[in-house]
Amino acid sequence: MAPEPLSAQQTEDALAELPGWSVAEGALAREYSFHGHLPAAAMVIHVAAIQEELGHHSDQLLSYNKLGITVNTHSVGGRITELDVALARRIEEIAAGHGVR
Ligand SMILES: C[C@H](O)[C@H](O)[C@H]1CNC2=NC(N)=NC(=O)C2=N1
Repeated sequence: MAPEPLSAQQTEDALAELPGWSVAEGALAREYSFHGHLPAAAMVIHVAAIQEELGHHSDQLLSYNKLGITVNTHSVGGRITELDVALARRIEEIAAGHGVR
């Protein structure tokens, strides 16, 4: 069954629990900074593994020491759903372990 898009209030409540995340162009978004390229690249792979586990996938934009992550739910026309929030929470859980600055 397709997930329901979150209301504006539900999105705001979710963001309150996700410091550093915002809504950008209709997606949940966050940029992480690292101490170099390899830690940033390692984070990409770790996020990819979580995404395969959840069956839900963000767009990850890797640059030298930064990783931009945006996620919305394609199956409901690119709206934000609980699936996006769940992925963002999981990403937050691993970020410190990757030496995010
Ligand atoms: C079949 C598979 O579970 C779906 O195509 C999943 C894959 N990953 C996905 N990721 C995102 N962000 N939105 C989706 O609707 C989506 N659908």
